[in-house]
Amino acid sequence: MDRYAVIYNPHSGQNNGESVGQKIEQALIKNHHEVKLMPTEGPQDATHLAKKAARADFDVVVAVGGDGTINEVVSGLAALDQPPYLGIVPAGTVNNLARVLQIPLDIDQAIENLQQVHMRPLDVGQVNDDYLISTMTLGILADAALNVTQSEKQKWGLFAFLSKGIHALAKHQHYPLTIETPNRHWQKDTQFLLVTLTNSVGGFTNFNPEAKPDDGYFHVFVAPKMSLARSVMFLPYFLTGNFKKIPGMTYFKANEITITTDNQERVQTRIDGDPSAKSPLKMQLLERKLQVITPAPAI
Ligand SMILES: Nc1ncnc2c1ncn2[C@@H]1O[C@H](COP(=O)(O)OP(=O)(O)OP(=O)(O)O)[C@@H](O)[C@H]1O
Repeated sequence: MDRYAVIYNPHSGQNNGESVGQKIEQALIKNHHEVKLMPTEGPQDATHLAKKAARADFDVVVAVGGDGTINEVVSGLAALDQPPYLGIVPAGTVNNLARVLQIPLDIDQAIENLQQVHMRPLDVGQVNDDYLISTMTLGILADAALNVTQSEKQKWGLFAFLSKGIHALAKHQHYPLTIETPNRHWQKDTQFLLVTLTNSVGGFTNFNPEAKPDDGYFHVFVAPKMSLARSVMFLPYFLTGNFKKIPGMTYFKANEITITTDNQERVQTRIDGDPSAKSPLKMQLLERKLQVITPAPAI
């Protein structure tokens, strides 16, 4: 028998976290597992609940929600010496990380997946005092995402981000940055910077096929300054995963990065969908990876 702590966000996705939590509880009890349901009461609560579950020696901590909820659960586990296994039941809007890890988006199948034995290592990044599991954006992509309300996201999904993104591009804002890795140094005036740990951003999969969720690198794109017309012209590259082909785009990978906003200009950043740390951003990959329950690869 395994002991599962199930942390669910009642307000992620279509507000069905509670019914999904109950479904998980029934299925696990039926198979003679011990289950504790832990609903969140607000933002950041999932981090405290995950720490509490680890202290109580649960074998598996399940995050029920989207990348925001998974991020908060991981934030409670990442610093532990012997963290419990991470389970994911996708109940968010976009479910970017679940897609990357090929966790079924169907709830019943995702619950089945929780009860099998295949584990996969998952990189966790640290940005100042925050943790990162999926994507960090800075500049107009972060501004655009900040202007998407939860109800617009529920109604329009990815298209809500696209339309706000085009609005943000039209403002033609740009940000002077200094970017440093142990080996290199860049001075860039950019419209946006994007850091990803996986091959998918906002549900656009195959975005960067080279990036794997356990390869030990941040994959960094620094966009050139572009007119709105050029940005719209290159939108298909973004959507089809050919981001690197956009003329003037800088791409590199590193496991340690410092990003400083020149002139102390206020720049929005978002980490896994939530507003976050301010300049300078000191980023590093944690040495210890988490183990996440995923379907076994097809032979
Ligand atoms: N009880 C709660 N009430 C209100 N907000 C909450 C609560 N619990 C968590 N949150 C916040 O809700 C935010 C969104 O959650 P989450 O990312 O899981 O769903 P989503 O945005 O619908 O999905 P996705 O990230 O897949 O698009 C989280 O960042 C979290 O801080």
